Amino acid sequence: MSERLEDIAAAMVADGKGLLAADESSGTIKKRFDVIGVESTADSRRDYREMMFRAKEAMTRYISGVILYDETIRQKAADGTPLVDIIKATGAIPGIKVDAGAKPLAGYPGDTITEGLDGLRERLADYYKLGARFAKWRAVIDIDVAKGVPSATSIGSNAHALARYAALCQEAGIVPIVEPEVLMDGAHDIGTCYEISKATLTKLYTELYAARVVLEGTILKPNMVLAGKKSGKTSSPEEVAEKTIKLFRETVPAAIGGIAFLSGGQSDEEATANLNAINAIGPHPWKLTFSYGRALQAAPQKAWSGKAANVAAAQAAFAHRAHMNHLAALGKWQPELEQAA
Ligand SMILES: O=P(O)(O)OC[C@H]1O[C@](O)(COP(=O)(O)O)[C@@H](O)[C@@H]1O
Repeated sequence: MSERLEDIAAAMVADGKGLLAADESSGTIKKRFDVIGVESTADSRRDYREMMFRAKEAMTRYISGVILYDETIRQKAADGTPLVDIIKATGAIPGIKVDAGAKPLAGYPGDTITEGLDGLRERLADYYKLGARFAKWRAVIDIDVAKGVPSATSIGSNAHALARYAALCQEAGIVPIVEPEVLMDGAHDIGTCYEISKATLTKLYTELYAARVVLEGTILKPNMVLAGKKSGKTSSPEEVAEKTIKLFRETVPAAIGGIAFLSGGQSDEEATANLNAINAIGPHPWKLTFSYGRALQAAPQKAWSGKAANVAAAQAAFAHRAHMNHLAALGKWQPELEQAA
């Protein structure tokens, strides 16, 4: 396939296809495995991810790319085939998480800054050789209005880091996914999420512009505009769609390669219904699809539960969620389709 950044970005958001975020760091995947009673070892993580990458129907029809973790991009399947080759054989593009995680921001209790810029040029060259054609960096913006979180310093520092990361990726021939995640964990209402997301995206695109990042060769991985989990309120898909699109029209250049949402702790069906509602009110200036971690994997994880005998059932569960999100990316999903499964 073409190696031009804008072509890779376009392939990542090809009609009805989206990204599988399988880049959980060791700490995060351990938390997920604890829930299904599986010990997290290099082999169990490999077996689990190999199960998904070999899910032919899901991978070939609905998945445009897979975000990997450093361990996974170097791992071989049980039969010795590199996992990257298994992904490529399905037609999906391998990608890599390159940030080193969100750390407390000095002087600003409650705020974080994502680290990982030191040595990034060399690491990107290595990942390119290993087959990665896109990368991902996640900035984490929490909301706690009473405590002044997030601060303008946190929004600014994270946007600056994202821009430096994106410029380095493009220099290495790798498409940067820029992910400024405004968390849905707080007690805030949907209007506050909108305001904080607006400040975050405005700053992000100012910094990307200043860093001379070519927008056509980037993908945005944003949160949807939602009420915080602890607010006790659920926003309807129509409200989420209306506010999310209003936000993007105000802040996100039409030139970018595309938009692939994170799921951020929404239930599987909520993440699908919201993506569908967003696309149903189109046409929009950008393609809008999924880059889900939890909302694609919760069902197959449960079905798998660490047992080889469950691989086919887990792959079927993955295919179902990927299919539902494929339809949502086209604005053609309907709730009845969930029951039909
Ligand atoms: O905290 P970690 O381990 O870096 O990973 C956080 C996860 O958040 C994501 O960015 C989005 O995942 P969700 O869709 O589950 O919110 C994933 O790509 C990543 O695995």
